[in-house]
Amino acid sequence: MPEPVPGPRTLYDKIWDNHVVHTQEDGTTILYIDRHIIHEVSTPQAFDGLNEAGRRVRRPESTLGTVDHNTPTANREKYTDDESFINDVEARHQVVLMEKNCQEHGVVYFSLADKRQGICHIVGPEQGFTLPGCTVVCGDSHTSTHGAFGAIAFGIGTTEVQHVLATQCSYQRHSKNMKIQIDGVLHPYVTSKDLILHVIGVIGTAGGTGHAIEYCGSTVEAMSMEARMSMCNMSIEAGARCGVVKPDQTTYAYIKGRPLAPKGQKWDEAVKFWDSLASDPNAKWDAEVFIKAEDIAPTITWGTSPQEVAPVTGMVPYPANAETEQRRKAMERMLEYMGLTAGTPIEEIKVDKVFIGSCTNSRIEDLRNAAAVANGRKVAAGVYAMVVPGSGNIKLQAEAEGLDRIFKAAGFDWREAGCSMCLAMNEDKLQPGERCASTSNRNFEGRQGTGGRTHLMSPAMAAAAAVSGHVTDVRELPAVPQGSALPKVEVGEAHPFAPLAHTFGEKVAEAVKAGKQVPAPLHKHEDVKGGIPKFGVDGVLTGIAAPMDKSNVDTDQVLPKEYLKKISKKGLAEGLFRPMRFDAMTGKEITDFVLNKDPWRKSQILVARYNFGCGSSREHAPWALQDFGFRAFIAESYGEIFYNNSTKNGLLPVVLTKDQVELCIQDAAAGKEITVDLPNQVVVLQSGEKFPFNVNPFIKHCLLEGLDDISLTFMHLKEIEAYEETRKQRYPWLDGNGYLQTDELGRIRVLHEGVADW
Ligand SMILES: CC(C)[C@H](C(=O)O)[C@@H](O)C(=O)O
Ligand code: SF4
Repeated sequence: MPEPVPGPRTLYDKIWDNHVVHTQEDGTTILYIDRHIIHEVSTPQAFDGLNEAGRRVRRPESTLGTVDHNTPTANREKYTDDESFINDVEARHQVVLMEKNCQEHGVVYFSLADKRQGICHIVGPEQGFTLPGCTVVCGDSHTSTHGAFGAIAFGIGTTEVQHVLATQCSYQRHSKNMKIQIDGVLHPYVTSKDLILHVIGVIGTAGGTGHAIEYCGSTVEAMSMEARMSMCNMSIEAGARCGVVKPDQTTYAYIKGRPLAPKGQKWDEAVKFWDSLASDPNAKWDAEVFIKAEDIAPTITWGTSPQEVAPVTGMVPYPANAETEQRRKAMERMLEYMGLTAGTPIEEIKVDKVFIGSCTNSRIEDLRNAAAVANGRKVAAGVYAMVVPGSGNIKLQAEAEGLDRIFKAAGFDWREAGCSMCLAMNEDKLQPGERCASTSNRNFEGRQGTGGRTHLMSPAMAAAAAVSGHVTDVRELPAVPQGSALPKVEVGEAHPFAPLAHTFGEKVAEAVKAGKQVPAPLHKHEDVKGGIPKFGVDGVLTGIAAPMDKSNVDTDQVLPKEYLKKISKKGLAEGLFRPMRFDAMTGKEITDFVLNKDPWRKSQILVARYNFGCGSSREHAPWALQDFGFRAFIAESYGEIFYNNSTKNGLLPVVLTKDQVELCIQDAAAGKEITVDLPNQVVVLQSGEKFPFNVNPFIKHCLLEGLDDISLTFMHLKEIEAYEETRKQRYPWLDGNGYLQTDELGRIRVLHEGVADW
């Protein structure tokens, strides 16, 4: 392990330095990953790749599997198996495959029969799997949630999931440091959700691009762990690689006693180390933002991007006041989609559905906040409201506290754990034109169902909307009438954390006991060669470029959720830009969409404005672009996960300036060919005009040579092993705190609540 860099460092820098296995000359780093959480949507192709290459999961005990995106939220009392419980064939297939893959690779898996099952970002912290000072990854963009513990936690794509499974490492580049300091006391009923929406409104969805955000200040210090998680969760909506909060007594109190948390002497050693994790007072920041807590009102979104926020006391903004023509058009488009008129008071926006759930706001405190509003009130006529706890354990806890009775008495639907209507991959969906008050994190077009309209807000605000039938300032909600027909439910005692009733992941346990099917971990092997397509002809690509005159094109737009159920990388072109390309009713091409016209049907290059590919980590988006025929993109900036996912598949995202992009868009719109010359790092227009661009040398090398990372990483196997040895000495609590533990003989032992049970 290299010695830490001298000089003042941020918390992010310190954790980074502690995980460096190898740094190349260009700064590309092989970073060791302590915790890997996996779910059914972003892993099938990763396990396929692993199996095809004869590779194994390097550290099953550092990997935790759950199912969440596809799972039904219907009552599970009658659940017997996935086959009979999940109606959707593709969803069922992914869930069944997840269990099979976990079983074959010896990874602990929380099935639908297991009370510990839930949303990946809820489950990791709940189990004590997420710890301060760690690196945490998951094939999911909201991995930033785990940064609340003082961890470097970021989302990765499926190819990277495969890489981490095989090597326990990830290729990364050090991010810039951004400090967001929030001081003061939040007004009553104003939560960390309002705060983070407010912050995104201030810095924009691309404001954090290239940065790791540290949230600090007295407001953050006073927050509970759950509030910190909701805030860090949405760092990705601010474009950041990750969000981090310094660990403190609040953090330790949350972790202590959880099943996978260190125990006894290891706990003491861990806390001693965690106490050292803070940014140095004179640390250098690349960007700083200061926010006053008092300035924040309950905040909601009015548009189709998380940055389009307004205080509940405000009104829908006027496009006429936009600073640029492009912005005016974008606002008009959003208002049209959202069915809103400029100047409408926010509180007059009526809702059809209410969704309380998602990895942002489905923890016990969120449910308590919503229940406090619902208690003694009734869901407004014509409104359907659902509560989806983040995990089976949260559901149990809420039931022990009586929150379910409050919700049910008020007319809310009380569901089982999962992602549910956050992205509507299961049956929980908005119908076209329906409007939803949602505690989730993304309000993209069609996010909660084709044609659905989403307003993001806090759980208390969503509950207030449910009982009023329109967006309502929760602070002004009329008191529950005396002698209400709905007597207030007495809330039971709050538990410090979920009761953790569960059925153990029996199948893995049994397989391990029987010595069957479970591979030896940490094995040394001759690695097999993989590869990606080489870029262009000798690195040069000349082709038709499709203009996409838009900013913030998110990966939900690139490839809608329906296609995430596919377990192959091929054939996804069909879903590319689906709602823009095909009429939903007739299935026919929409004639004026650029890719439905000649010569752009044969486009190999796509030109867009800024923040192309933001949002979800779905690697299905670049796979779909590739399947259509695209090989390169030109834009002012990209979502970082999308950028990485593209390069891992042989696609080249080029960054140019605003003016250069403008000229490329003009040429593209005129049907002219554009040349992307990777060896010379230059974009050439037909006029001969040249725009040089930067590309990381390692990425360039891989694209030109068609190299896949895993083979390259295995060239550093000795360094990985040396790192693991040092880690064992320095951070002993990180080894063997999984439900699976490797003993001295390389056998996997099953741990139950921290104790080996065989
Ligand atoms: C399915 C998954 C890859 C995706 C993500 O990365 O965010 C999902 O969780 C989402 O919220 O869109
Ligand atoms: S954002 Fe929604 S879909 Fe994505 S992990 Fe969180 S709850 Fe699941």
